[in-house]
Amino acid sequence: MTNTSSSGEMVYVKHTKDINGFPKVILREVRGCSAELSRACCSCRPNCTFLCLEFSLLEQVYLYGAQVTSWKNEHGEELLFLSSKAIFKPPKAIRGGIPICFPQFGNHGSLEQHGFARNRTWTVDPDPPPFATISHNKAFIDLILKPSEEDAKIWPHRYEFRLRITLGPGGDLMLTSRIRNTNIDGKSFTFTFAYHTYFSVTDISEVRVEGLETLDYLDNLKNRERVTEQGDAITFESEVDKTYLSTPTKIAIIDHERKRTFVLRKDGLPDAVVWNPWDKKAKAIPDFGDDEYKHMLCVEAACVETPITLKPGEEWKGRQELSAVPSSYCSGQLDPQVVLQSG
Ligand SMILES: O=P(O)(O)OC[C@H]1O[C@@H](O)[C@H](O)[C@@H](O)[C@@H]1O
Repeated sequence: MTNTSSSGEMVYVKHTKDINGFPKVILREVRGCSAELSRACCSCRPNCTFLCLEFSLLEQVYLYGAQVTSWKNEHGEELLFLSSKAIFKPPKAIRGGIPICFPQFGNHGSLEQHGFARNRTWTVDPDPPPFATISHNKAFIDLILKPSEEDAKIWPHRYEFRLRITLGPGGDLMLTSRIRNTNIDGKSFTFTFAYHTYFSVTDISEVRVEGLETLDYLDNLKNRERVTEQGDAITFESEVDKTYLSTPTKIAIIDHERKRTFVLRKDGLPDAVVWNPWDKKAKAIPDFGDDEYKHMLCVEAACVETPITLKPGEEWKGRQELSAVPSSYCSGQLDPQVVLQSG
């Protein structure tokens, strides 16, 4: 892929294909940061109604799961975990990157685990309503998901889910979701939600999360028992699956070995799920390598404990912003508390 068009202009948004022929969109910024989204390949699955429904609309773009699968910094270093066993086509969601959990997080309801948005075909939104965003961002894409007739059978509501994915000039990755109830039968609907971010870490046993200490959480490994976090450091030495409640708007994930700190900023998403399957569960997940748990940590900006209810015409907004800063935590130059407390 080239960074410039034939006229020498910077190309910020490029539609292309990966080595397996799966179409994807690359957002590129001037400093060389990039974010990739995968979309299901339309041409290789002729019998797939899911894809063929709109196959004749040749100029449409079909995005699988609206899923960011790669986020790189200016040195070309990958910041998100993507499993070597990830499957890029329906009905599986892609294992890694940032799956979108909607309209149900986890198995808290009657729908499939984590809802269906992560394994549906999204389209590029040609005419999104205005976003209150910083105008100098050029590397962004707007996607939209609306219910199909099949979806309406399992979740009988009409909605418009608009997602803007932006790569900021400094390399920050921003996702803004706007979900509107478009029911015409006067009915409200209720949903839970998460940005299921898989961070790439060098060695999970050298990772620390800051911002969640002393908070209450639901322990998903113990039937969602409510527990208060003890101690002053959240570190990892076994399987973890916790939904922290009423969390601050900033959380830091410190990769000591890499000397990198991820800062997750969020808005409209009070909860934060922390998940690592560890060795035993890793072996039981088909699209996940046996040892890959060592190199990932999910910290998920979410709204789980108190579901969101929208009346017809109402819209909800949930935003996540990720940045990766060189962490000089070990040398004391940059205390993550300073990162957390700064604007
Ligand atoms: O395998 P899935 O459906 O992608 O889910 C992975 C994990 O996602 C986490 O968000 C959940 O808290 C875990 O309970 C779950 O195991």
